[in-house]
Formats: sequence, C-alpha cells, structure tokens
Amino acid sequence: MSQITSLPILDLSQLDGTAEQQQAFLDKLGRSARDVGFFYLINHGIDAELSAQVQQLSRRFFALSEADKQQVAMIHSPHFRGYNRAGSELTRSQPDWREQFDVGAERAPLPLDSGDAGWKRLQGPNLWPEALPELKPVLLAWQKAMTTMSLRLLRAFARALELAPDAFDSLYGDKPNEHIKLIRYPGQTAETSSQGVGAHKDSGFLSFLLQDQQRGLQVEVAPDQWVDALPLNGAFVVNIGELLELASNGYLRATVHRVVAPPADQDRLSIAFFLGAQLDAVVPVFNLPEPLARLALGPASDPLNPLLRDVGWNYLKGRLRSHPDVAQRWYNELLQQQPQHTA
Ligand SMILES: O=C(O)CCC(=O)C(=O)O
Ligand SMILES: [Fe+2]
Repeated sequence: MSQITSLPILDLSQLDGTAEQQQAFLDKLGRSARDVGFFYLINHGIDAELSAQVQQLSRRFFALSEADKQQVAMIHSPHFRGYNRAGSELTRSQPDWREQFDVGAERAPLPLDSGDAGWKRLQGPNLWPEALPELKPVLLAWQKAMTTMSLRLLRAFARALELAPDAFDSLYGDKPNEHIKLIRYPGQTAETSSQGVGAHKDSGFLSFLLQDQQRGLQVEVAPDQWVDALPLNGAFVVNIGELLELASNGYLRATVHRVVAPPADQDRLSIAFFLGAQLDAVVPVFNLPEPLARLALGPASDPLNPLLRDVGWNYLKGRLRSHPDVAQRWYNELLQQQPQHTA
C-alpha cells in the first residue's frame, strides 16, 4: 500500500536559480521520478498562449466533418501519422474509446533498400487537414518549443542520476523522436466501455500531457492502487517512459497509467508530447554511482511487452500493435516474417 495520494509538483524555473535551488530541483526530480514516475511540471517556459492555441485548434480539428478527418486518416500513412476514430486503437488488445491525431517530426522519408530494417519507414512527413490550414504551423511551433524544453529536462535527469549532463545526448542526436498526439475522449455511452485508454507504460524517454479541465487520467502508484492526476492549470503532467527505465537499469520507473472515459455528454481533451530517442540508437545501461546502482532493480520484464534496446524496433513494435490496420496495409511483409512483432 502506498501513501501517495497526489502527484508531486516540480518547478523548472529553479534550474535557472542559485546552485542550491538547482540542487533542490534535481533532488526532488530524482525522488519523484523514482517513487512515483509521474509529476506536475510548472514554470516550464512554454508560452501559455501557444499552448492555448494548440488546445483551441485541436477542438476545431475534432469538430471537423468525418470526411475532413478521413482525408488525414492514419491508414494513408506508412509513418503512422494522422487521424484515428474512437475504438480503432488497441491497448492490451482492447479498443480505446478516444479519437486522436498523431504528428511526428516533419522529416523526409529515408531512402529504402529492400533489405532495410522495417523501422526505417517510420520517418516521413505528417498528414495535414486541408480544412484546417492553421493547424500545421501552430503544432510545429509547439513541437519545437516542447522539444527544447524536454531535452533540458532530460539533461536534468542525467544530473539527478549523477551522470554527465550530456550523458543521454547521443541517444537523440539531431533527430529526437518528437511525437505529438491530440486526443479527444468522448463521454461514455451504454454501448462503450469506460476504457479511454487502457493501462500502459509509455515507450520513450519522457511524456508531457497538457490536460483540459476534465479529470480521467489515473496513475498506478502501487499494484492496483490508482491516484487521479487531476488537471492543474498551467502545468504539464510529466511521466517517465521505458527508455529511461532501461537506461537507468530500472532505477527510474516507467509508471503504468490509464484514462477513464468521461461521463456521458462530456468529453476530455488531452494533448500529449512524447520525447523519444533517435530511431537508430541502441540504449545502453548507464553506470550509476554505487548508492543509486544498489537500488536499481533492473527494468521490469513483462512478457506481453518485451522491451527492446533497439529504439527503432521498440517504437515500431508499439505502433504495429496499437494500429493493426495500418500495420496490415504498410508492414504486411514484416508481420509475416516476424510474427513476434504483432503479439
Ligand atoms: O489522455 C491522457 O492524458 C493520457 C494519454 C496517454 O497516456 C497516452 O496516450 O499514452
Ligand atoms: Fe500514456
């Protein structure tokens, strides 16, 4: 039984302060990341006006006609970008009751040879809705700001683990995985389950959630003990992904979380930003100083979700499992060769 009843609050502006303030931030970061794996981040420097614009445009996107949303349906994208209607994504084989729009780094596809690794197809352009041209510049501006801020936090994590501040730099290089997901959870109806998104861990380094006023996000602080991550104005909810769990040999926790669908006639909007490593990186185990290393239990092993140190394969594994229709259309050859990737 855990005593934790709410998430800790971290103030990123302390990193601009005196040596004592910086150390206080790093201590609290290390503790929060280890004990809960989830916290609120305030004074993060992301322009509130820009985040509000992202929220307003997301609402307008989800209010577009079905035909306009289908113009950017993910099934058209070998790079797993675009729109999915509620019920089409699976978590632990169960449909999630949420509609969503996925945006990644806006990069040209990699040139492909026939024998190339399947994950090389993940890089490529986004799909953008013709009916909402303002969405692209605003989301790309927010993505850039979020990448800068999150890399700063990742360097603070390295310091909190008593590693060199640039210890993780080569894992993301100049091509970090910058994945935005606009998410709308419709209210529950008699026909739908309460699974907004089923219990899961995130796969990357760090995840940031910009919530609206509607509750629903829950964090598993101890086996089967769930704490609400209630919306906190101006804050991001931050959590640790599997890459940091792997890199710290399990010293840091990628904590399980889920979203319960809102009541009937209400909805919930959440904007997620996932910071991941470069697709061609391989995650080493970093040598932590002895007092920390003694507390590292090794990364959790879950037979339903084996962790792969090869970043591209680990990311592709998650995408194939979450979006079987896209997998079937664009990765059919791979599914037949390597059925373990579809488990
Ligand atoms: O909707 C949220 O706030 C959380 C979403 C989430 O956990 C995810 O998409 O990985
Ligand atoms: Fe998540």
